[in-house]
Amino acid sequence: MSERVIEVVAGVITDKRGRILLSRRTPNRDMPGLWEFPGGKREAGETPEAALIRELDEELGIRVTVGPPLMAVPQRYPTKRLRLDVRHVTHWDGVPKGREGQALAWVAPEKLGRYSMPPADLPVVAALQTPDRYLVTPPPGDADAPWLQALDDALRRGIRRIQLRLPGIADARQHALLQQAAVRCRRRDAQLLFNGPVEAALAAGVGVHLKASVLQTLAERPVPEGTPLAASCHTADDLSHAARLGCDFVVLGPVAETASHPGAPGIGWTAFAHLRETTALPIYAIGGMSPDDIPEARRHGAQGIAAIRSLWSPG
Ligand SMILES: Nc1nc2c([nH]c(=O)n2[C@@H]2O[C@H](COP(=O)(O)OP(=O)(O)OP(=O)(O)O)[C@@H](O)[C@H]2O)c(=O)[nH]1
Ligand SMILES: [Mg+2]
Repeated sequence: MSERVIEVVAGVITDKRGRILLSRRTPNRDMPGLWEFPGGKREAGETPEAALIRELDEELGIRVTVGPPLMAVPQRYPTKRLRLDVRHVTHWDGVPKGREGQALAWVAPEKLGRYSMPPADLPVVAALQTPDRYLVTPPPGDADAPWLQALDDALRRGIRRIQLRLPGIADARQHALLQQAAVRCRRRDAQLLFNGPVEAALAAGVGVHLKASVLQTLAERPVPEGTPLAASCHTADDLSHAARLGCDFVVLGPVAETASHPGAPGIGWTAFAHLRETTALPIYAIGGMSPDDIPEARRHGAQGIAAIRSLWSPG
């Protein structure tokens, strides 16, 4: 675990039409033929910003203004460890050219999946395409109406990815809430994943969220391609199992202590990042998280945060 980490900085260079510049790795380097975000290794004593300015001048012949951080992905490859620090770039002088003989492509964000990219880039693509928060529902109290109202409020606030989790609720009531939540999410173009029986999720036309204990019992993807699939993970073994099943994303934690599991300490960001580097899956950090934690989550390779309380009834 302790060999040197190679610090790499790369740019999500976005033009006025919202297209992103990808560069194709040439045959004489590692991972030849894969498409990547232009950039390269930081030199000793260089800041990430200075390294990105230098690399984009060398590789593309443009002089950029480095924008805000998108995320940093710790990643372990068979022969090395790296941390891919990705910055937004929307301002530059000059016209990008493949100065090292590499092919370039301007790609609409929703089409990035058509390009084969290194494992470290997959969480970055997910962060560009999908929400930075994943709401996990609390179970309703005695009546459904206030719960449905709170769900509508969350959707109105912009929540677009939701795990329907209803522990301790009888099957018939769960089923009714699933139908009603599905209608509401569809209306707002939000993705809903049911933490419950797969058949019920498929019948309602929503995705499936697997508990870690269920994840470990499955030998193959329990839903067709195209049906969203996610899982709760706690260990590197959970993460590799989720990747084998073809999960679209996972939740990993608890990062900090949470009100739903008082007394259970979180694993902390350092352990989170160590687990992160073993997989290319998009990951939401869970456990005591609120939207204020998103920048820190992103610095440790998470795509964002998953939470019950802070996303259900903020403030
Ligand atoms: N530039 C860049 N490198 C990436 C990305 N994803 C990713 O895994 N890497 C890895 O990060 C490492 C450094 O990238 P690089 O080959 O561009 O380094 P460099 O420009 O300094 O070139 P050089 O070392 O050949 O002189 C490589 O192992 C590369 O495979 C990405 O999106 N952009
Ligand atoms: Mg490079």
